[in-house]
Amino acid sequence: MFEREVTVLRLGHRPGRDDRMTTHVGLTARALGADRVVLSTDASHSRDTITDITDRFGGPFTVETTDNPKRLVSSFEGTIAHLTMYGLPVQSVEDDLRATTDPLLVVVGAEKVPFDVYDRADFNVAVTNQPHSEVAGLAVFLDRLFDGRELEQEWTDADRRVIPKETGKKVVPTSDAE
Ligand SMILES: C[S@@+](CC[C@H](N)C(=O)[O-])C[C@H]1O[C@@H](n2cnc3c(N)ncnc32)[C@H](O)[C@@H]1O
Repeated sequence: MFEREVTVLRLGHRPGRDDRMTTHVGLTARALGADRVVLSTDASHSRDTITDITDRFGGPFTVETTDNPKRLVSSFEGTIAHLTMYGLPVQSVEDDLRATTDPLLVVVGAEKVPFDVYDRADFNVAVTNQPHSEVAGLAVFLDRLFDGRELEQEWTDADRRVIPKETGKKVVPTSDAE
């Protein structure tokens, strides 16, 4: 979306229990400026929902699945930021994170994250050192990374568009939106 490619990896997925969270990780990645989300192969329900939202509300955004997320982490050519409550405060590393334009992989967990990921990550980043949610952590992280510019992004290939209103809801086909 912006000058560097940003991929979000949802590491781990417990079918049933994690369906909504995994879907919301993908929707948050899309809405807040990432280019791509990679989910576990068994998160097909989340993949389908995120793809459907992208088809209706626009992109560019890609949803992929993998049966080997560890390989994606170990072979990734670029910078890796792993979101964890045990990391360094986002406000202390955001300038360093923005210092290069190489591809960025943002890793968020579901259950316990293997220590290899902490080791491989170039940045272990905390959005406060308090336990909360991967969705909240990802949202604040992306907003800091893009410094708010993601709020102004343009969407392509949407078949509908929301017209902002003070009250009520207005959604129009994109051909009528301009
Ligand atoms: C709900 S937590 C569960 C973590 C798991 N219990 C563990 O021990 O690793 C799931 C994910 O949310 C994210 N997360 C939770 N709190 C965070 C924080 N304060 N800062 C950054 N990310 C956070 C992390 O990516 C974490 O892997």
